[in-house]
Amino acid sequence: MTLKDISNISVSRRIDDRSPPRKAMKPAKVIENIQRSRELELQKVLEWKDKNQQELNDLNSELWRIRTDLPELELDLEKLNNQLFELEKQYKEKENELAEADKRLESEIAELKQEFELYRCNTELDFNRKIEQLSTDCDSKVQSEIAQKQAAYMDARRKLETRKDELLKQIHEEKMHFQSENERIMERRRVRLEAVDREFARESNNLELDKREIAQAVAAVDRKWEAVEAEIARKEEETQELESQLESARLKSAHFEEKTAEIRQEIQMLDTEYQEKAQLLEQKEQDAQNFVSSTVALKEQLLAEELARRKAHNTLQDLKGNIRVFCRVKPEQDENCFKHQLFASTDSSDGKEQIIITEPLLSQQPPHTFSKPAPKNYKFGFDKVFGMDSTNSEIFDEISQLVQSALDGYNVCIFAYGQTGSGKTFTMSSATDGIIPRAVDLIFQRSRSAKDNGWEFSITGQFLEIYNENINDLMTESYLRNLDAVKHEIKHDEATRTTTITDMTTVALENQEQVAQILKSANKNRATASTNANHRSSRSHSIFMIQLNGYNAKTGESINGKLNLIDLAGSERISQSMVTGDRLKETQSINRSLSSLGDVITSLCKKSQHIPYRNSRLTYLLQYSLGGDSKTLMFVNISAKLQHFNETLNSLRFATKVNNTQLQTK
Ligand SMILES: Nc1ncnc2c1ncn2[C@@H]1O[C@H](COP(=O)(O)OP(=O)(O)OP(=O)(O)O)[C@@H](O)[C@H]1O
Repeated sequence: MTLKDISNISVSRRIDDRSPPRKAMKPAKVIENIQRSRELELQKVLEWKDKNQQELNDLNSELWRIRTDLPELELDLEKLNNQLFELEKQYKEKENELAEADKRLESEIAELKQEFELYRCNTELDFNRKIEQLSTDCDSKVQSEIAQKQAAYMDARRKLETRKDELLKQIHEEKMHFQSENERIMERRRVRLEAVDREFARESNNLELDKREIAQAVAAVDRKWEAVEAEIARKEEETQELESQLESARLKSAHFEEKTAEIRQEIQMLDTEYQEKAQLLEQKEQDAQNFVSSTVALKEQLLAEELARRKAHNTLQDLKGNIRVFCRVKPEQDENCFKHQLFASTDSSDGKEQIIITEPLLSQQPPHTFSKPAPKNYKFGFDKVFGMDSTNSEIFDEISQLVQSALDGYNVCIFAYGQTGSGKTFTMSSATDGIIPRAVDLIFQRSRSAKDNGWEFSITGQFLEIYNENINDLMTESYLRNLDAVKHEIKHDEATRTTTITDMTTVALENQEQVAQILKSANKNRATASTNANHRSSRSHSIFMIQLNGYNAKTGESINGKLNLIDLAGSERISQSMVTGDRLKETQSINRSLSSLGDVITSLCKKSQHIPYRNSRLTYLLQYSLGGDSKTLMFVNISAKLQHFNETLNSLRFATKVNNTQLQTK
């Protein structure tokens, strides 16, 4: 995570600060994220540093190992040098020995040659001397013998001759002997020479072998030396390499140290920055905590205020009256209308708005009267009077407070009363802006925003009609089949003051489209069920019942409110003599239920002991929504058409009775 990311988080945090605290990222989470990213970054840097340190350690240990091995290698080298020196010494000694042996051999050969020469000379000299001696002896003897003993000479000569022969023979023998001796000597010499040669050859051979061995040893030593030299060169190279590695490692180490220093500096800076950020975050956290606690306090205050608001709202509703009546005049296209005037409440002491309708002269004029009668005005006061130009939106603005009361846990009834065609359904069920769709929409909105205060609402709806005192389910698909046939029972639970209707379809209301669809299909069903003489929607009461069950998990509070939106049957009085059969029964049923509604409301206003809820299905059904702390609003829808004057007057009278206020002026 970069500082930019952190600042982005801070920015998003600042932006989030404006959002509701429940949706904003918690500051502790932000701090935790930043711390985690910081720790990851720091972890990465430390890992990188450790890795570099590991490499440096490896290189140092390699260098240390080389440095440790170097003396051993130097010792090896010295040993090899000593060996070489020893071998060289031996070689020189052997060479000297060989030279001496050569010399000795040469001197021996020379001596032998000399001896032989001497021996030969001596032998020759001896021989020559002997020969000479013998010759001399012979000559003298011969001479003397010749001279003296001529006779004997002959003899002697013979003798000499013999002697000579003998001598010659002897010489010959001697010579032979000498020759054999010479030969023997020569043989001996040869043998000796051969022996010497052999010895020489052997010695030479030995020497040669020695020399070869020495040469081989020298070669081996040379090789070893070369190997040693190569090893030394390799080691030197290695040393150089290692030195260069050491140098680069040193450089690397220096670089790493520089880098480490830089990183340390950076870490320090980051640390400082982190400290600053942490402080800032602490501050922010503190702020956030303050914010959270102030939010909690605000929420508590809000809840208290919500309670106060509910009370105040209810008090206001109570002050306005738990039973209120609004009057609405339907706009008419044609101008055939009786006069009616609306007055705001400024001049009225009871705070009511007024409507004055003026009776058309035609209907006032009694027979046989010749003077022009004064127009007869009927003045009625209601909580609100809406003229022809009023819109559904304006109407809803006034009643939205009652929807809030239902959300606050009160039972609320909103009735639309009036003659057929006076605008009850228009006011109550118009597709987009009628009270029912608008109320449902407002309930959805308020229930959604109430979630902020811990409220969860379940919103369910039932839609039914009461026709001839029979209840029909307007939400069921088998409406037409079950029409007026299935008996739906109304059951009250006194303990919980709740009402249930048997076999009634209950739908979870989810959106406005769904409600529009419900209204549409109910209208379609009722239109199909109508006959020419019997417009079912006009002749029956329709009740849209919205059940609001809220639970606040924070406070444990629960709320059960009910909003009943009732479109009453047309209130026109048809002379009973004019109708018979079903129409009569229908009319009687409507009149009974409408008058019992009036009676119930009047009794409630009078705070009577007995409230006649049981007099009609309608009032019995709405028992817990009429009276007590429940709120009731009745719209009296009127038409200003001339022909509707009497019905309008009746409606206004009925409504006034309900409102417990009747003003009549001339
Ligand atoms: N305030 C109004 N503005 C415009 N049109 C209206 C208004 N009130 C009623 N209407 C029209 O008058 C006609 C009759 O109205 P509506 O059906 O609401 O009367 P109703 O009282 O419900 O009659 P019923 O008792 O027969 O149901 C309708 O066409 C309706 O659109």
